[in-house]
Amino acid sequence: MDRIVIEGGAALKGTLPVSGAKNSAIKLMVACLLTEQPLTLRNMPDLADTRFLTVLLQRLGVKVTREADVMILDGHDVSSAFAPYALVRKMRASFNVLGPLLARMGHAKVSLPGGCAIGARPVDLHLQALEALGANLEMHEGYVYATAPRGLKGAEITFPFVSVGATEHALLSAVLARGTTVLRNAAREPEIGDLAHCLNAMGAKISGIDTDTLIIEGVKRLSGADWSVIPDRIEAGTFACVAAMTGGEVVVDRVRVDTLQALIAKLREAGVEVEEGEASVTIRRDPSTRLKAVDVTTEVYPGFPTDVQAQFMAVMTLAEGESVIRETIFENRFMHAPELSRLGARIAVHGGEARVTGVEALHGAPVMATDLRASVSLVIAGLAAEGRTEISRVYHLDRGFERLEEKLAACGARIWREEGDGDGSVEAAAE
Ligand SMILES: CC(=O)N[C@H]1[C@@H](OP(=O)(O)OP(=O)(O)OC[C@H]2O[C@@H](n3ccc(=O)[nH]c3=O)[C@H](O)[C@@H]2O)O[C@H](CO)[C@@H](O)[C@@H]1O
Ligand SMILES: C=C(OP(=O)(O)O)C(=O)O
Repeated sequence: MDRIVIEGGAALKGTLPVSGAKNSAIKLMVACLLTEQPLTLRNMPDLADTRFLTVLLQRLGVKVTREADVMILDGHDVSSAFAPYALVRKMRASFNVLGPLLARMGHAKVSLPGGCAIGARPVDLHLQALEALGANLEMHEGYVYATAPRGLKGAEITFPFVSVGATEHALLSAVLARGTTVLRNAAREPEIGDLAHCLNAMGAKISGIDTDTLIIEGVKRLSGADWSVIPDRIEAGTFACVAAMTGGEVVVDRVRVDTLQALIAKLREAGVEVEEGEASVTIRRDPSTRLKAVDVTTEVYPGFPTDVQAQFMAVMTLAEGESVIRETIFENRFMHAPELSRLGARIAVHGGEARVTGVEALHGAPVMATDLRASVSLVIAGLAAEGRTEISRVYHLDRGFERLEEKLAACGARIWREEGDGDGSVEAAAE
């Protein structure tokens, strides 16, 4: 298994280019099941997750070609409605094939999903939404068996709380339903807006985009489209945290600045200089000064993202004072805390609250990645730690960060990958 090795202590200088958003790309890929025409996706990140989903979609009969950052998905010959455990357990978004397969084929058998182990992560809201749209659902041995012999029909759905995945799944399912669907208390994450705009480019009729009420007038069929994935706000936020932590001057480039506001406000509060450009943010910090501790509470968009909580915690380990970090989205998303402590961080976790008492220095150590964003928080801490940090289980990192070591090394970070034994191919890991 590969590991990442870091010799910490270098202040960064240069430009960090941001790739297309993982959490948008993998939902957009699923949209290809809704049309017999090719869907062209540009600015596609090349990640373990996009590769896993490619394997699953190919298994369903989609032809997928990729050249550089352009992916073409041709769902003309989709013939299977079976999404097996081996492929769905690897990533959460693959569960979203259920609704589109039902809409297209009238039936589907899809394994319950996996994804980062950051909480129980049930799919009850997804299933309730599908039932409201007229699906018959049964569960056996870890699989959802779904039928909708007469197709799906529009419905009024009010989510009891905000769920990104359930909103997207309902959206993907409702576009081809008969009649109008209204989704209330819908999530407003930018990736949902990206999906909705792409579906509209394919001929869907969705209004209320970027609000908490989505109105979907079902259409009979969708066509192909040519769509460019929005920039990854989580990768951008991660890079901003890297620069805040190491000091120096870094331009985080090819971003949507409006999607980064909650993090930018917190970085400024901590004493980081953030200059907003049209499609970039410049992060500056004199490495000889200390950051100030600030408190953070994760919230649904436009609040502070849970997917940047681990990275921000890493930054706070060296800040002056005590920072209280509250995680409100997932019940078990502090697994990075004990690993950060191996580097000398002082963190006390009680339930959904972590108290970080800033220390003057971190010291390199062997650590283990436990989930995607936790793994990059260890990279951030390692870049600022004195000495050598070795991070194992970096397959978590590869789910969501494209060429991370390469991008950081180009700005002066001393970071590299050491390849381990074994066949790490996507196909092998999926078996
Ligand atoms: C692939 C993808 O886009 N993943 C993102 C997505 O995850 P995901 O779509 O899984 O996150 P949700 O917004 O659905 O989850 C929010 C909360 O609702 C709970 N819940 C969710 C669905 C359900 O049917 N029942 C239920 O109880 C979850 O356990 C969690 O506690 O949004 C999260 C919140 O921004 C991000 O951290 C993930 O990176
Ligand atoms: C938690 C994440 O992904 P997933 O929902 O696929 O586990 C993430 O992207 O941080």
